[in-house]
Amino acid sequence: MKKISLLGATGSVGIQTLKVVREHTDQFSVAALAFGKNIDTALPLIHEFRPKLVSVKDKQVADKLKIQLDDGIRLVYGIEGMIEAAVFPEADFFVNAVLGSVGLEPTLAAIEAGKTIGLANKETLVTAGHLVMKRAADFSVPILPIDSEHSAIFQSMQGQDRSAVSRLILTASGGSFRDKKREDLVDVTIKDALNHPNWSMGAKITVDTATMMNKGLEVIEAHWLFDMSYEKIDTVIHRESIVHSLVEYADHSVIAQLGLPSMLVPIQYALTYPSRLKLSQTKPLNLWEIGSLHFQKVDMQRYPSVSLAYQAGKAGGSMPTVLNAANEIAVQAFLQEKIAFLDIERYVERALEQHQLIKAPDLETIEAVDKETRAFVMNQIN
Ligand SMILES: NC(=O)C1=CN([C@@H]2O[C@H](COP(=O)(O)OP(=O)(O)OC[C@H]3O[C@@H](n4cnc5c(N)ncnc54)[C@H](OP(=O)(O)O)[C@@H]3O)[C@@H](O)[C@H]2O)C=CC1
Ligand SMILES: CC(=O)[C@@H](O)[C@H](O)COP(=O)(O)O
Ligand SMILES: [Mn+2]
Repeated sequence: MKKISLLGATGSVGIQTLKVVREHTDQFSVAALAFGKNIDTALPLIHEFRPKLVSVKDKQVADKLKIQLDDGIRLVYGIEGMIEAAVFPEADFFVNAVLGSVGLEPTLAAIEAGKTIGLANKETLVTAGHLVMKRAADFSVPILPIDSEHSAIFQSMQGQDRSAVSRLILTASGGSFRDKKREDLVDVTIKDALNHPNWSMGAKITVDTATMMNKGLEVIEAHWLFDMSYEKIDTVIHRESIVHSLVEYADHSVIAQLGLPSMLVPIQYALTYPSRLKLSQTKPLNLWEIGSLHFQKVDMQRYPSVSLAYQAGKAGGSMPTVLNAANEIAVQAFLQEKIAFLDIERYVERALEQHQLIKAPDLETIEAVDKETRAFVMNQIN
């Protein structure tokens, strides 16, 4: 029985994680559950999965929830609450499906507490990949990818000679605006941006897929997870999202993982690794029904966010922290109708331009840079 501590339980990945748990109640249980402020979604989940610890975003949410919770459930809040959930002694597996770089400290704490990590929260690795991977190595803690591309790469490396990997190829759907030219993006709406062609996900990541910053973040995530140089990480647009990513080896053999788009598969694989379990909620892939698969080079002029992410990743140090923080604020502002879609990458670019690179930043520096960048972008927007 794996006892799970889950951050982001009310979100897209969180809810799908609980669907996997629900299918295998003989294998998994939920020891701790954290969410932000969506009590309506969380309450039935708390009643169903009966965690011993619940963490929420702040005291206000905690006060509202307290009167509706059964005795015997410990209720905590804020970043300290998330950390308490991450290190909860009765859990042995930590799933980080919270949104944003707020997931960094709980991840570091879970590693120190020796929990196996299932990582969906890509911002954690983008903002401080060097700290996370070093701590995971120091504490011999496995970080199992949940992001679909990284799970595909991880699956395509099983049983292979890791030293013979010559290239990682991340697939990208191209997002909601893939059939539009850049000049047609001037007045696109939030509703348009949230209309992803293949995946149903939270709002922030769906906007990231439309700018393709998501792929940029994933390039940096892949760099850290698989210890690959940026020169050996490629991206390709693949409209159907059937090939979830590919690994090329020294002999030019390419191994990929395929399946109909569903996050249930990478979530379950992280939870059951190295075994596999039945997953009745997904459908088999019949390629004759798909017909054809398409692949197209990523045009960096059309998707400047991908280029910005490569630049920030290659510069290293504090630059990816700036990239991530600026993007989080700019996407939030777009979702609040404060800025236009094309402004997102403009603010990110400006934040990167004004930042003086700090090499090998420690946690305190990362948090300071994250905070300063958020303030810089907010000021620019206001
Ligand atoms: N969705 C997907 O298919 C995929 C997502 N990912 C990554 O997984 C992560 C989660 O994405 P997704 O599930 O789409 O996001 P959602 O927006 O759907 O969910 C976010 C979750 O985080 C919680 N949350 C947000 N801020 C806080 C906070 N300050 N304190 C505590 N909880 C908080 C939300 O709580 P509440 O809503 O209650 O406020 C919610 O439970 C992201 O990093 C994303 O990039 C990666 C691959 C695929
Ligand atoms: C499901 C998942 O892993 C997302 O991060 C996905 O990558 C979004 O799709 P595209 O980035 O391919 O548009
Ligand atoms: Mn992904």
